[in-house]
Amino acid sequence: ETPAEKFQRQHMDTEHSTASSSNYCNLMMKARDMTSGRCKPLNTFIHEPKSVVDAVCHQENVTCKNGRTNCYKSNSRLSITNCRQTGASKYPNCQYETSNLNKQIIVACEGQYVPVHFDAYV
Ligand SMILES: Nc1ncnc2c1ncn2[C@@H]1O[C@H](C(=O)NS(=O)(=O)C[C@H]2[C@@H](O)[C@H](n3ccc(=O)[nH]c3=O)O[C@@H]2CO)[C@@H](O)[C@H]1O
Repeated sequence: ETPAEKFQRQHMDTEHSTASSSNYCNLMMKARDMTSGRCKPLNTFIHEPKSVVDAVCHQENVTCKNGRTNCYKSNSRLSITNCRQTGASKYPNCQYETSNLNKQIIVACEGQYVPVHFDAYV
């Protein structure tokens, strides 16, 4: 898969406007293949149309956490769900806390100016 496809698999959920239940992350982290080999500790899903998320690549240019300069912060707050692995979670039974938030997001963009990495929310 390309970096853009990987971003969509890991971070885009246009099917729901928010996390449907407290079990959302337990189901979605597995469904989107982030619990094989290890439990991915932290992952954010964005509940916005692809066009809205792609547009972020043309918004405020900011420095990424790793110092690269190809990150962009959304002008507006977006509907996101943060999945954080719980303390009790042990591979292969990955368990997550589900949090619905409305936050500006910061993504890294490349190529045809599409998101390839989720940097943070603010
Ligand atoms: N500037 C760039 N430009 C282009 N590419 C860049 C750039 N930077 C990295 N990549 C690439 O991205 C890939 C990748 O997986 N990076 S990752 O840091 O591990 C992703 C984080 C994120 O998935 C998740 N997280 C984190 C916080 C949060 O709120 N929400 C949330 O979901 O946790 C992960 C670990 O933090 C890797 O191939 C790297 O080379």
